[in-house]
Amino acid sequence: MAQQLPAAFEERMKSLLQQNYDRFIASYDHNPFSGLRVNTLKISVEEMLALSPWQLKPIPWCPTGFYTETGERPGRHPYYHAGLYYIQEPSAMAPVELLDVQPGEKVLDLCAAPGGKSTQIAAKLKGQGLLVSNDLNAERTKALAKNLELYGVRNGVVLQEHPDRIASKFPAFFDKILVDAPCSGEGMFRKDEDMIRQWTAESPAKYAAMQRDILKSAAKMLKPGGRMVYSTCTFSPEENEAIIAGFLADHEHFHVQAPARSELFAKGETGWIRENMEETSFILDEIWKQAEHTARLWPHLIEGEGHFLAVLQHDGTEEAEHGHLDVAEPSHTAEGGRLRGKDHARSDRNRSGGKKGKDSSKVSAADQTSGPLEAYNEFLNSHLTFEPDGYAIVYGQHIYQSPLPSEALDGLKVVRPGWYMGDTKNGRFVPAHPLATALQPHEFLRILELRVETGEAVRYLKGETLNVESGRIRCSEGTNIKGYVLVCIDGFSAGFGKWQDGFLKNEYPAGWRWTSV
Ligand SMILES: C[S@@+](CC[C@H](N)C(=O)[O-])C[C@H]1O[C@@H](n2cnc3c(N)ncnc32)[C@H](O)[C@@H]1O
Repeated sequence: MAQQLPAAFEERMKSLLQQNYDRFIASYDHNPFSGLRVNTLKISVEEMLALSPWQLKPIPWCPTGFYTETGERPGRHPYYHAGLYYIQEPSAMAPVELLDVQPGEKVLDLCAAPGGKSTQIAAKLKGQGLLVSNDLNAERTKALAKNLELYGVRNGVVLQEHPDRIASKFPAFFDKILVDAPCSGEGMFRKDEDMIRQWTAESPAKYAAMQRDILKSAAKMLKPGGRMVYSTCTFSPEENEAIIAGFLADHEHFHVQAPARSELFAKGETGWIRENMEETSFILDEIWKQAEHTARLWPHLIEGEGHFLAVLQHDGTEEAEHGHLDVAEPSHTAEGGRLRGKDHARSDRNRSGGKKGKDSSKVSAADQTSGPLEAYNEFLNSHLTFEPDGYAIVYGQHIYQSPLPSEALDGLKVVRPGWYMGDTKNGRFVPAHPLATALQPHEFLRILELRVETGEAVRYLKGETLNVESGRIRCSEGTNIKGYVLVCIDGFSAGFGKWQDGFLKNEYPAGWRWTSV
């Protein structure tokens, strides 16, 4: 590698790895590994393998993950714009696999931006239940929201909050929580030289203080019997096994569960901490034994950049107040459907605090209750083949379909309260891009197919107006051919267009467009 590793880092790694240090340091001569994870919300693994222009080699710890060859650029392909996969460092795919997310669960991803692991959780939820993705950094939550939208996530809420403030709203609420903590990033040195420049000998201690606080807040939000996974992309034991041992010492109802398929990972390193970190001397042997059941992905032992992870299982016995919020299940739609949404928009008028209250004030009370949702419902009825789940929420002129009732988010900084459906403009409803990306082709009444091989898909992604004969617009019987069309690339939704008289007006948003590099 071109950049020199910090001498203090090398010294620390020598004392941690001892006889394995030479193999570890030799791994820096290898190119970083890259991978993609198939978005099973849109395409099955088998279909992706058949469609892929690249050689895809399976990643052992993630059934939807595949290595890509150095020099290949799956991010520069129309399939990326159709949300068929997420580009992700292979070892970063391990933590969510061990979280064991099941469809219908309530899951929190507490440090989520830019969304690699959130999109993986969303795929496991299969559109059912709730995903709350949070990050403290405002800029990074924009990327997080965009990635969830590109991926076609319908049941996600994006927050930009301090973990403790979320804990005060959601005590003992979530079935599963991921804490992919901010860290000194030592596992990123091979891939990103900026991480080397930012690292100092004080970094591990600085991040360890943050990690302790974040994990403590996370524990308050887990249901008894629930599971948390703590992960980092760094090697320093202060940020890894020492955090877990300290957490176990303070939280008697948790234990570390050895990872499924533990043969794929190395065990946690506790000896170095016990020799070098005097402040941990109060921790009992029994806890250190548990901390060995954490897992390490070392770059000299696996094909990946490196990760640490711990599966923290709650034993289920703690007396705790259960979360009582009503998460939308498919049955809610059957019961209340769109009318229910109307009721919630009405209650939004009285909101205070957070983005929602501020934006809501721009819309008059009359607009909030009748106009926007009438136009919205009218659009859904005339364009969609199904009723979306959840609660309709009006934020200013934006309309979302949320897995949570609006009052559940009162007082929090909300970046996205749910699936962004569109805007109301002068009494009309204008669908938003994320509505399109999350639809399956059979869920919209007017479809246009574009193919990658003809070059038309890229022209659409560049924002060009296309000549399209009427015969190419597929619409169900009785549907007017003129109007909003769901544009699909090789069979997968990518955005909207508006068809009229042989032309497709391009609705692909400017900020998402294909740019030539
Ligand atoms: C390792 S990154 C997360 C990567 C992400 N999980 C993914 O897979 O794409 C850690 C994140 O934690 C965020 N962060 C830092 N301090 C935080 C805090 N106190 N609460 C929540 N998030 C925080 C950072 O902004 C950063 O985006």
